Amino acid sequence: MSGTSLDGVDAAEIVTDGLRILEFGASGYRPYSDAERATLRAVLGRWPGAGLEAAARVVHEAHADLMAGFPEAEMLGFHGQTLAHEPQGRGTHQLGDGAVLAEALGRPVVWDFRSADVALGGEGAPLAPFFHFACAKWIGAEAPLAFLNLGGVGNLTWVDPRHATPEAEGALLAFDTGPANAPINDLVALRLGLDCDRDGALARQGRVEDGALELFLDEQYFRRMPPKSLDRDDFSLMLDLVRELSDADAAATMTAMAAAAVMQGMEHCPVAPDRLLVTGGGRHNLVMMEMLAVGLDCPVLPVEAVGLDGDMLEAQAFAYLAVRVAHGLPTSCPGTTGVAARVGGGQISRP
Ligand SMILES: Nc1ncnc2c1ncn2[C@@H]1O[C@H](COP(=O)(O)OP(=O)(O)OP(=O)(O)O)[C@@H](O)[C@H]1O
Ligand SMILES: CC(=O)N[C@H]1[C@@H]2OC[C@@H](O2)[C@@H](O)[C@@H]1O[C@H](C)C(=O)O
Repeated sequence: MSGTSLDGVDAAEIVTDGLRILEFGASGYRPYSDAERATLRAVLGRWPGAGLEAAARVVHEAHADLMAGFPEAEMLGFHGQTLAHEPQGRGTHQLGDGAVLAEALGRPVVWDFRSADVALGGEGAPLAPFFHFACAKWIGAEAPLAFLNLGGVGNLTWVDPRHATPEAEGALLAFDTGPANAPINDLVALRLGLDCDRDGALARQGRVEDGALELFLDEQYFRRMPPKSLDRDDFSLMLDLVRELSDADAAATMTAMAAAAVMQGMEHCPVAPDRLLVTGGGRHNLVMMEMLAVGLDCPVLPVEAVGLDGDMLEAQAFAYLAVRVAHGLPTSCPGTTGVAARVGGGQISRP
């Protein structure tokens, strides 16, 4: 899995029959070098278009490097690097060719997870919800709960684990909440040359500018009913909204924006969840976590509280989805992507 933050590639092993999680295995991480990241950043949004070969090579090499350390994995799920995501426009495109990786590693690779869903009228994202359903079963949840991924973009999955399958009507509702870490990363990179606002230390020193926050929440996206999804840079207006603010106030305000988007999203839950389990890098941002805890009525906990690994959950999700694809099981449904009927996305390339 190579997410929207462009930090690197995560890999995680899972033992599954495509239904239940039987066992979690080893995991690993391969950061992109600065040069690799610059190559990828330069092609973000460039689809369709020529000149993607060098960037594709970066993706293939980084994944092949990392996966060579997992010789026992029988099959690989390969998400690729999202270059553009416009389900109602030019479609969704993840850079990287599973056939190249299958050849390099001598193992079957499941990839291109999103395009079938988009072709059938769905959002093509988020796709982790079917895995969140399996996680809810794995932790023995008996009442509705919610998972929140705070990556570059945020996404929320409401799960009713009393259903037998994720595709059952009423088992899942999922959507992207709004921007999460990506605009904060962009802000601190632009102004301070930093990767991220580590632990929310900068936001902690600042004051939230309510006017900017209100303008942000006025965005049309927040009036759309879910399922709905976003591209990394759909909210580039955020940098404009905080342009006049000090570094600390801008960070605090952007952090509040990400948290407010989640709180808005939580109002769509069909039944109040008994807890919000948070995964993704943003759970390390203590200010964002505190804002959520103060603003929501249910406990807000990192997924570690239930024995899951918040740094690897998305990589595990695409490993799990790969096995579902291999077994001909669906990977999305009306409640997760808004597609008219359940869809089994993904294609399999064999060496
Ligand atoms: N200690 C920390 N303090 C604050 N933020 C952090 C910390 N650690 C990670 N992050 C944030 O989390 C981001 C990485 O999160 P993650 O790996 O979940 O995103 P991603 O998978 O790339 O994105 P997406 O889920 O949108 O595809 C970093 O870019 C950074 O903004
Ligand atoms: C198009 C795309 O790559 N979307 C990502 C992105 O990052 C978070 C959010 O936006 C989510 O919708 C999705 O990733 C996760 C892994 C998903 O599909 O569940």
